[in-house]
Amino acid sequence: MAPIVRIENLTKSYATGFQALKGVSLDIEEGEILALLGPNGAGKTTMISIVCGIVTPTSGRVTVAGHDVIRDFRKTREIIGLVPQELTLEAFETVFNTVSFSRGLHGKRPDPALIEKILRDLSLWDKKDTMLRFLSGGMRRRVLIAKALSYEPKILFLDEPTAGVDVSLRKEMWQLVERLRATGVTVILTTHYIEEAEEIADRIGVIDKGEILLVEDKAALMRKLGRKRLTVELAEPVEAVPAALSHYNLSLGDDGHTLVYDYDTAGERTGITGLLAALAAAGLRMKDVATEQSSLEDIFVELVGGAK
Ligand SMILES: Nc1ncnc2c1ncn2[C@@H]1O[C@H](COP(=O)(O)OP(=O)(O)OP(=O)(O)O)[C@@H](O)[C@H]1O
Repeated sequence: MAPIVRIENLTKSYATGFQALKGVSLDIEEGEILALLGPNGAGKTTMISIVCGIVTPTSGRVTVAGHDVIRDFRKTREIIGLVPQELTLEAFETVFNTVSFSRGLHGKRPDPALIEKILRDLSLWDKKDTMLRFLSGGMRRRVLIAKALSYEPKILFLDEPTAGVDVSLRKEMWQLVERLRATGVTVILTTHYIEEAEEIADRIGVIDKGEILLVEDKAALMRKLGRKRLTVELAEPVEAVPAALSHYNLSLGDDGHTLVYDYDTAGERTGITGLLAALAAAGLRMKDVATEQSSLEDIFVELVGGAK
C-alpha cells in the first residue's frame, strides 16, 4: 500500500539562514502511530508544519494521500488534523462553539452529536458552556485536540500532546490515541516523553539537528539496540572475577557481592546457560539472579548522544 504521507528530501532554511531540516525523507503508513523523538530544536515542529502546509519548504516534496501539500493545499488540509503546541484560542468563546466552529471552517456540515461524543471522550462535556479563558492549561490542550477531531481528519498530528499534562490525563490521552487508531486514523506525535513513545507508538523516528537518525518498528528497535543485564548475587563475596570466567567479561559489583553480565538481546545465543554452569563449576554459590532490559530511554540517549 502506498504510504499516506511521503516526505522526500525535505530541507528548510529559515530567513535567519538557520537550516532546520537537512534532507529528511520519511514514509508514514496509513493507520499507524508514529512517534517522533528528538531534543529541543531538532526540527520536529518544522517538519510537521511543512506537512500541514503552514511552513514552506526550501526544497523537497511532501505528498499526503497522493496530493502535493503545496499544489493541492486544500485537499491535504481537509485530510489532516493538527494539534499545535501553542495554546491560541478565542478567550471569550465557549468550548462547544469553538469546536463546532472548527468543523464548519473545514467545510463540514454541523454535527452536534459528533461534537458531543468528542467532548465526552476528552472529558470536556461538563465544560461545554464554559468560556475558554476560564479553562486550565490541560483543558485548553484538550480543546485543541477536540478542534482537530471535529472535522474527522484521516491523519492527526499531535505536537507534544501531553506536555504539562498530569499523569492521569496523559494516560487518558494515550487511550484516546488508541481509540482513534482503532477507527483507522493515522497518528503522528512528537514527544519529549520517551515513556509515551514506548507506550503507544508502532514506529519510532528519532530526529536530531534536522536529520532523521532512524525510523524503526518499536519492537524491532528494542530487539536490535536493546541490551540486557544479568546480575548474579553471590552467597559469599569474591575479591576478583575467577580466572575460569574471564571470557565472559563480567564485572564485579557491590564489594564483590555481585557479578554483572551485559549481553546483547539481538544475539542468537546469550551465553547465560553457559555462564550459570561455569559459575557453579567455579564453586560460586548464587543467592539470587536478576535481569534488567535497557529501556527506550537508554537507546535514545545513546543515539542522540552519539550523534553529537
Ligand atoms: N521562524 C523561524 N525562524 C528562524 N529559526 C527558526 C524558526 N522556527 C524554528 N527555528 C529554528 O529551527 C530549529 C528547529 O525548530 P523546531 O521548532 O522545528 O524544533 P523542535 O524539534 O520542534 O523543537 P522542540 O522540541 O523544542 O519543540 C530551532 O533551532 C529553531 O530555533
